[in-house]
Amino acid sequence: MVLDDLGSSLRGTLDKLRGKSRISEEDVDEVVKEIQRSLLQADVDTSLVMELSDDISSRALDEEPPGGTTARDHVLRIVYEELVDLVGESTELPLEEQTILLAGLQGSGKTTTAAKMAWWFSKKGLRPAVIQTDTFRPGAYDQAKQMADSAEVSFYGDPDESDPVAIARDGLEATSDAEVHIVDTAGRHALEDDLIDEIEDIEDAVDPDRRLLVLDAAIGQGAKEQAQRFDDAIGIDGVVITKLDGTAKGGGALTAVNETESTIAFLGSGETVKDIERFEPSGFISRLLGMGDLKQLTERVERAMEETDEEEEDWDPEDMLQGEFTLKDMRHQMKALDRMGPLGQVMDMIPGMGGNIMDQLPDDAMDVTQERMRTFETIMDSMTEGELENPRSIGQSRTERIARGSGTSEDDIRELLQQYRTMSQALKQFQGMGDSDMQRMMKQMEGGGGMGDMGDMGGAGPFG
Ligand SMILES: Nc1nc2c(ncn2[C@@H]2O[C@H](COP(=O)(O)OP(=O)(O)OP(=O)(O)O)[C@@H](O)[C@H]2O)c(=O)[nH]1
Repeated sequence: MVLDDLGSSLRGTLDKLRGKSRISEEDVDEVVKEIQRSLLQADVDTSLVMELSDDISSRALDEEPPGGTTARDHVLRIVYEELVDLVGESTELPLEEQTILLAGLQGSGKTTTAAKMAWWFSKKGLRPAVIQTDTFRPGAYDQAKQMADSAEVSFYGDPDESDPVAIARDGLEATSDAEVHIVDTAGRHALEDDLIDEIEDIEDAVDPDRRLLVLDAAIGQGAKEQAQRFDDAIGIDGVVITKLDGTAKGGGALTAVNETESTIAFLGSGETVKDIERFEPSGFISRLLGMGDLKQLTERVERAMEETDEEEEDWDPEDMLQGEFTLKDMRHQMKALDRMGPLGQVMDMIPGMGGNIMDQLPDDAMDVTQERMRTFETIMDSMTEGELENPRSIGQSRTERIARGSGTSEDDIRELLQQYRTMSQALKQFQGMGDSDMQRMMKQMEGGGGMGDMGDMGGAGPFG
């Protein structure tokens, strides 16, 4: 993830300010050096880094901390505000009928992004279509079609037509019942005139409402030139930064956005159609600094719950809250969690869970947990309805049978039952909570995600 170690290194430095009420020039220097190091390592443009660190230094020393604020929170707030300012606003993207044109170099992730965006719009309740005009790269048509299929959205392409402008025109007509048209274009290895000519022609024919530039996060400083050229040719309204899962850099892309006075529309962080999120500056920076991003998390949870509910119509959450918690409920919860995406990413979004807790875990710890969940699901598939509803009925002989049937070990079954008992007990406490306890807990959670409770950033949040 971009600027990955900024959060952890900064937390270390800021922790040294704990307990101080006044802040010295040396303190500020140390914080600013940490920020410079992380930003430069992540490929952020040097002059931008200097400008940012000057701003942070002078604000930290000149501004009077509001009453009751510790030195640490004062500095953290300034760092947060300056970083939010650096990444800028999110590209405006109303949820309405529109045509979006994607541009970018070869391999930057345009085709993948087209399908991801279509999926994203479909989840917002709009009918999207992907139009593939890449006649340059063999295989682009099949790839685009396959991805559009997995996003379950309309698709138009014509492998027998060699003129991208004709495909774009025909595509818009053929998918006229769609509300959002996403036009994917061909890339080239480098910025070449014929690429620019082609994109200008397509732009003319399509007359898009939005023109988005797709940039690979690993691009580094080259991003600036690309952004400039495409902006001159067709006018760029926003940028999609892809492959954030594969690099700790990404600063080049951030800089390009800043310097061309563009904005970021989406972030891509994986190869499936679901690995996309709308860029939100405050959430993005809070996550980076380890403050969690409850908004993103809530969205993902809601979506996962909706999808799982569609699949298991007989499952009623009311039953779970009213009465006995069964293995069926647990299976439902796990499926929902599984759909939210890589656990590591989900954890990053929970205040107190991202940052230092994640830092202490070995890299693959989260994958193992996900693997465990899959094993648990396989085991539960081998259980009878009666066993799922009444796990206490599972004694030694049933354990042996289930292990055989699911190809797992008896220890796996015992571990699952232990997990079930733990969850069941936790839920009992939850059920015993009065409304005011619940409100208090929600307040605490909100505080961890916002600026109001920055003292907890080090991991003492409700989950920490
Ligand atoms: N890990 C990761 N891989 C990605 C992401 N986005 C795209 N990719 C991969 O990057 C490669 C190139 O992506 P494409 O979508 O084909 O790129 P393109 O810009 O359409 O390429 P051209 O059509 O040749 O111009 C593919 O292997 C994708 O699976 C991402 O966010 N994360």
